This record gives sequence, C-alpha cells and structure tokens, in this order.
Amino acid sequence: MKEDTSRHTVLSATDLAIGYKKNKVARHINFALNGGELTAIVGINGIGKSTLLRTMAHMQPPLSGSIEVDRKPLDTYTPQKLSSKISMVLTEPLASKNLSVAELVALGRQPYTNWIGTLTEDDRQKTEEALAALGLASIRKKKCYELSDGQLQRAMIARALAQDTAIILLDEPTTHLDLYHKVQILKLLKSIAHETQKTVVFTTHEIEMAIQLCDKMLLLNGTDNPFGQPCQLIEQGAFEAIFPDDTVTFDGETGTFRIKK
Ligand SMILES: Nc1ncnc2c1ncn2[C@@H]1O[C@H](COP(=O)(O)OP(=O)(O)OP(=O)(O)O)[C@@H](O)[C@H]1O
Repeated sequence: MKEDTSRHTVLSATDLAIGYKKNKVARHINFALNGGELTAIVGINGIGKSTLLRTMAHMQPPLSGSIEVDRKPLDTYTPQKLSSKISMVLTEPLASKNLSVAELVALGRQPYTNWIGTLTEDDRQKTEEALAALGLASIRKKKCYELSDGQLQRAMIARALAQDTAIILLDEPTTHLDLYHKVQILKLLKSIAHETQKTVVFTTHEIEMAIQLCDKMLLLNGTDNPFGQPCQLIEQGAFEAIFPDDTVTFDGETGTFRIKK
C-alpha cells in the first residue's frame, strides 16, 4: 500500500541560501510542501528560480541552510534512492530526439531496471499508464523530433510520471506554448498532484496563471521570499513589489498585472 503523503511535509527548506562559488544568488528561502500540492516558484529573470530547482534536485549543493526530503537531509540520500524520490523535467533539448515517444517515457523506469535496462511487466505497465495519462498513446510510435513543442513537453512530463516519484520538479514547463497549451499543462500538473498525492513544483513566468491554479507559491524576491497560498500572498501585498511600479502594477482584486501607460 502506498503511503499517504498528503498529511506530512514531503519537501522542505530552512533558511536556504543558493548560488555558485562567487555568486550568492538567493538566501532566506523557507518552505514546506505536502503531498498532493502543486507549487509554483515565481520571480523576475535571473532571481534564481532554476538555481533553486537544481538545488532541490541535488544537482548542485546549497551554499547554506538545509533541504529535507521526507524529513531527512537531502545529502543523506544515495543518487539511486534519490532518483526514486525526485524526478526533474528540464526544458533543454533532448540529447536524442531519435527516440520514439514510448521509448522516451520508458526511460523514466531507469532507476528501477537492472544494469542492462530490461523492463519488467511493472515497468511496462507504469510506462503505459503515463502515456495514457498524458494523452500520448496514439502518438507513442512517433519520433520525438516529429513532435510539436506541446507534445514534446507532455512526453517529458510522462517520462517523469513513469519514474513514479513522490516529488516532480519542472523547470519552466510552459515556455514556448500558446495560452491554451499552457493552461492544459498546468491543469494536468494540478490533477497529477491532486489525484496521485505527488508533490509537484515548477518554475514559471506565468504568475497570473499560477495564482489561479496553484495550491502554494514561492515568490523569489531577493529579500524575504514569501511562501504560502496565492490568496495569502495577495493579502500580504507580496506581488506588488515584483516589478518596478512605474512599469507594471498588481491588482489584488483581480489577481492580475496592469501595464502603466
Ligand atoms: N553555472 C552558473 N555559474 C554561475 N552563475 C550562474 C550559473 N547559472 C546561473 N547563474 C547565475 O545565477 C543567477 C540566477 O540564475 P537562474 O537561471 O537561476 O535564474 P532564473 O530566475 O531561473 O532566471 P530566468 O527567469 O531568466 O530563467 C543569474 O545571475 C545567473 O547569471
């Protein structure tokens, strides 16, 4: 039986500072994410969203502070154990677009297969479920280079779903998509979080959409990085200071930004 992750903190950060040897990018980052929640990380260009996501995936070390997965420090996990806990969806072009959609999605099972990568019946079933969940069954044989940006994005998410981790991290999953496909992907992420009790976290520039669709938001702002439900952040006036107010202002009533003319 699967553990009910919705009742406890699955992923948390305490006074986290992130960045690079000569470049402290952000500090004072605090959050606690439960299972079954969709969370957006937002903030202006270069504020550190991708750096934070990479730090959460243990692809780079924190400068200070801590990250815990299931209340254990991230750095106590072996890479193998971590790949069964956290999956990461990057927007970078695939190394091999020669793979078919089904082959790409099956790669999600790698953490569980033996050294020659033989798929078991369970691996095949998880791959099929992921293909079906993302509406990819009919194009399973298509090569990845034949896909539209939206289809490729869905295939990358399906690979993460096949990996069947409690935590899914996605770096800008809606870039290059039109409004309809942006909403489609975000709604899909929300239903994955709510229906499978996974903790889903993504970076985005779609602040208004995130306000409407996410359970929680982390706003990287270079100072105190407010975290909470979108309505709480609106009440705190957290969105008002994101952009210089001679350019764009935030309307808390509608949860939208207005261009100053
Ligand atoms: N490998 C690296 N080495 C040193 N500095 C880096 C490296 N990668 C990114 N940075 C710097 O870290 C800062 C944060 O970059 P990051 O990509 O995390 O921001 P972001 O919020 O995701 O930006 P965007 O919205 O433009 O994608 C930037 O100043 C960037 O130049």
